[in-house]
Amino acid sequence: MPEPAQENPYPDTLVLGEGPEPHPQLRPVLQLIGRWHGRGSGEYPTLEHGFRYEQEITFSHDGRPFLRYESRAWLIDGSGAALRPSGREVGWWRVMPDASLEVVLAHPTGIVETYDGQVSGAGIEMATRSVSVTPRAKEVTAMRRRYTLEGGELTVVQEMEAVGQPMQHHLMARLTPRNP
Ligand code: HEM
Repeated sequence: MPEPAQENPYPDTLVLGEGPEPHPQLRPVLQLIGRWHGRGSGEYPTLEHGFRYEQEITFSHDGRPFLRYESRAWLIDGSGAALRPSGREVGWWRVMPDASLEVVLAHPTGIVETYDGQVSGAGIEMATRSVSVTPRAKEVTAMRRRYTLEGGELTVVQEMEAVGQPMQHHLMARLTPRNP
């Protein structure tokens, strides 16, 4: 006899005040929980042109001291019309009692990053401890990210050491909350 179907008793939530109580260790990152949306631009010396993109990020939790993270981005033209899907990543942000962070991210392009980070005031800084790539992935050797929350706006800046280039700017986006 199959077991009766049961709802998962431990759902994730994107909304503060709904679902499980956030774990007290999440206090320094509570304001991130939810859905963010906005625009950014990017460049890298190996690329002939810079590019513009739109990005959606979600942070949710299930009551334990980590966030579930997902980001999707798509390229846009000068008028804001969607051109094609671009960077996508999913992962976990573990928040330690001293407000340090351990982050694991996986990309559909065959890249897995682990980060060491720290929350301080309105900002989160993180740098890779390791980057692993599958045999046919692009060569990425290190990344740095800064997330800054000010005046209700989340700014995301990413620097990258990849394809033989030294660490330098790749991406910058400004996001605002979007209702789930
Ligand atoms: C918002 C997220 C991102 C967007 C919109 C984005 C966009 C782009 C674009 C448009 C290119 C040019 C190639 C192409 O047209 O696809 C590119 C190249 C590249 N990106 Fe990103 N990217 C993002 C995140 C990342 C991340 C997180 C990494 C590393 C983990 C990364 C690593 C690279 C690499 C290695 C290249 C190739 C450079 C080369 O071969 O010349 N990107 N990116």
